[in-house]
Amino acid sequence: MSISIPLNTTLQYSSSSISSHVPSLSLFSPIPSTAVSVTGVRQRCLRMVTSCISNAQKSVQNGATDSVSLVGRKQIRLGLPSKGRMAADSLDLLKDCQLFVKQVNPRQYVAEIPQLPNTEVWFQRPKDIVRKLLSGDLDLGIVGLDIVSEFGQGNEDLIIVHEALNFGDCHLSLAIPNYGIFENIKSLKELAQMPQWTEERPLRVATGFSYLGPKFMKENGIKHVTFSTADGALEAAPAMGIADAILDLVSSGTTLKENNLKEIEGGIVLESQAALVASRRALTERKGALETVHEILERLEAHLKADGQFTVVANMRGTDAEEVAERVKTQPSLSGLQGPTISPVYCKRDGKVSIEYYAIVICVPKKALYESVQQLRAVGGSGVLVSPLTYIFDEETPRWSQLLSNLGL
Ligand SMILES: Nc1ncnc2c1ncn2[C@@H]1O[C@H](COP(=O)(O)OP(=O)(O)OP(=O)(O)O)[C@@H](O)[C@H]1O
Ligand SMILES: O=P(O)(O)OC[C@H]1O[C@H](OP(=O)(O)OP(=O)(O)O)[C@H](O)[C@@H]1O
Ligand SMILES: [Mg+2]
Repeated sequence: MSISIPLNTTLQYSSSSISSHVPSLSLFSPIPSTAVSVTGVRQRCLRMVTSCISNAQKSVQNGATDSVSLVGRKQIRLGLPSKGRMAADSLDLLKDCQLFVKQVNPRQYVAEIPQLPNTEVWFQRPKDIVRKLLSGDLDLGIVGLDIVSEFGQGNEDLIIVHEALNFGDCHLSLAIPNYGIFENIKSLKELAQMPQWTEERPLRVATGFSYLGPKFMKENGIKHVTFSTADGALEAAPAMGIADAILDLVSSGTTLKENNLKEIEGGIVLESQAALVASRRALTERKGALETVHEILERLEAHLKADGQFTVVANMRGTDAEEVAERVKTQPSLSGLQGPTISPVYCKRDGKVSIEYYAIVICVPKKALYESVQQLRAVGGSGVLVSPLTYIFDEETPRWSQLLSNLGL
C-alpha cells in the first residue's frame, strides 16, 4: 500500500496519520516471449529475469507469505535506485569497490554482479526499496537516509549497515517565504508563536514527507498545522498560495533561493546521505546474507576510507632510519595510519653503494595535504610524490562489529 495525497488535501495531525504501512508481496508481470530472440549476455540476463519471475510465481502459487519468500529463494537481493539522482551514483560507488553491476539496458530491472555470484540486483524506486526490505522481497539496499526514515518509520527490521556512502548529501528542512508576514521570522520558535495560526486557520505545510512532517511538528509542540503533498516542485507552493511553508530536501539551497524561500533555525528535521540498508530478518535468517553484507561492507569501507587520503612519498637525508623517524614524528600531520614507513634509498657513488637518503611513505588526509608537504619540507623532506590511494583494508571494519552486536551475534 502506498499513500498518495493530492496537493491541498489535509492530513490529520494525529497518530493514525503516521501509523506504519507495510506492503505485501508484489509480483512482476511475465516478460513477453518475443523478447527471447537475443544472444550472449542479454540472453543470460533474460534467463535470470525469467528464473526470478518463475521463482516468484512459484512462491505465490504455493500461497507465499513474507516468511515463505524469505526461505523460498536462494539468491541475496540487493535493491538499487532505478532512476533519479541516486541511480548513477550507486552504480559508480559499487564500481569503485570493484563490484560491476551488469545491466544490459536501463529498462531492465534485474542485473547481476559477477563478483557476488549469489546476489541479484533489482532496480527499484528508492521508496520501494525500503518497502521491499520490510516485506522481505529485498535483503539489502542503497537509499537515502531520508527515505529510510520516511518509509521505514522506525521499523526495527531495518538496519543501517553503512550510514555514510558519501553521495546524495542533503537535509530535510522546513522553509518559509522571505517576504510578507514571514519577513522577520528566523526560527521555528518564532514561526510557532505567530498569532496567525489557529485551529480554523492552521499553518499549511506542503511536503512529500507525510510521516516525518507531522512527527516533527508534533515533537516541536506545533499544534495548529496541516499538511498537503505533491510529487515535486514543492517550492512553488507558497507563491501559488497553496501553502505557508514547505518541508523538503535541501542540498545547495539554490531551489529555495530561486523561489524566495528561506530555512529557519531549528527547522532541520534530518541530515541525509546515501546508506547501505539491510533487513534484519534477512541477515539473521537467509543463508549467505551475512557473508555477502560483510564482503560489500569491507569493499565499501576500504574504498571510502581511501577516498579521503593521499599516499605521500618523500626522500629525507639522514644517518639511520630511527633518526629520520624521530624527525618525522616531531610533525603532527606526518604519522600516517600507523606511523611512517621508512626505508633506505641505496645510491651508487664512486662505484660504491651507500645510504644517504631514506624514503618515507605516509597516508595523509586530502584536506591536510599542503600542510603535510610543508611539514615534510620543514624536517628536510625533498622530492615529494603524491598519489591517490585506492583502498585501505583495515584488520577489521568497525561497522562490521557494530552490525554483529546490533544483530546480537
Ligand atoms: N538536491 C539533492 N541533492 C542531493 N541529494 C538529494 C537531493 N534531492 C534528493 N536527494 C537524495 O536523493 C534521493 C533520491 O531523490 P530523487 O529526486 O532522485 O528521487 P525521488 O524524488 O525520491 O523520486 P522521484 O523524483 O521519482 O519522486 C532522495 O531520497 C535524497 O536522499
Ligand atoms: O538545494 P538544491 O540543491 O537546490 O536541491 C533541492 C531540490 O532538489 C530536490 O528536488 P529534485 O531536483 O529531485 O526535483 P523534484 O522536485 O522533482 O523532486 C528537492 O526536492 C529540492 O527541490
Ligand atoms: Mg526528487
